[in-house]
Amino acid sequence: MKPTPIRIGSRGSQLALWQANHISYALRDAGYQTEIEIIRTTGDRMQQPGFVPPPGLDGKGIFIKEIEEALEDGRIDLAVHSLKDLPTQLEPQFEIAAIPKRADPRDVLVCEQFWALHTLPDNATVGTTSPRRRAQLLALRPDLNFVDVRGNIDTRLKKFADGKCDALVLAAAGLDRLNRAEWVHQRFDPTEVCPAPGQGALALETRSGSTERDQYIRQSISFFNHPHTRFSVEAERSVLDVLGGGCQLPVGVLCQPTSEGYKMYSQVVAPDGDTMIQLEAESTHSADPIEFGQRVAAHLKERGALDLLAATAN
Ligand SMILES: NCc1[nH]cc(CCC(=O)O)c1CC(=O)O
Repeated sequence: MKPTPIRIGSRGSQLALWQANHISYALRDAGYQTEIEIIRTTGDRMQQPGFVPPPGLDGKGIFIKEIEEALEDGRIDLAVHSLKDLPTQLEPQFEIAAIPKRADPRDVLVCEQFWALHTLPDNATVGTTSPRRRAQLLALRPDLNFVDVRGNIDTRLKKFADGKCDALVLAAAGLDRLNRAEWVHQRFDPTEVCPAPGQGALALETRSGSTERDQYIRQSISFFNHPHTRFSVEAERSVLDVLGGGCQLPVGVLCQPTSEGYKMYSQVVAPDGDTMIQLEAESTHSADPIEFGQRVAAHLKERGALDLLAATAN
């Protein structure tokens, strides 16, 4: 008997749907039938005007709760996420069964007419809500001001085009995927603006169970796995895990393959950009990614990372 189609769950945003379709087409090319189910999450509702947060909402995993419920109920078999939006620890009934090859992990500046960060006018206004990006930009340009620019990528580009800010910082991967790369004026080096752990990578989340269906799904997506990407993002997430963070912490980490092994770039920044701890480290091919991340996190701690992060919480 032919197995039923692989049901893929996705948020309804442009970028999420691009990512789900990207996985869906590759599965079809490999001979599987697929369906996509759009799932509305708390995080999506939060972006609507007039949203009232329910009691107890802590901001962690707001883009995945409803999707994991659908996975657990068997309404979907597979969830496609931006890896950087996933918490570092999943509940035991779920797992990241495949991590495909990563896209460009860098952050970029959209700044039509001003060319680059260094040529923005004095006291220019940058549209970003991310505490990490704000702190990193202040470290480079203490005169900058910020405005909240939320919503999907086209909404942000429209607010920028309407003059709500002089520049935007976004992930390269999102703009590249949606064919908006012509908006990019500068791709930041990881020693300038170090990206969020996992940025540019996708995570294919499944049930971790041992039913025939669960095993069949994990088997059918295993060809997506890209070992260099998995090593890199596991190392990056291990740093974040030790520092106790989610996407709200001003921590940037990027691990990249080199000819000898892997190189990790990291930054922990005070919210006002005044102090920045910056560290680079290398490992061999045969190293354990979790241990590599723990070693980097230990060095960051020795240099005072936890004090900086404690200042962020207040
Ligand atoms: N936090 C939202 C989010 N989640 C993933 C991406 C971009 C795609 C990626 O990093 O894989 C974005 C937008 C952005 O940060 O500009």
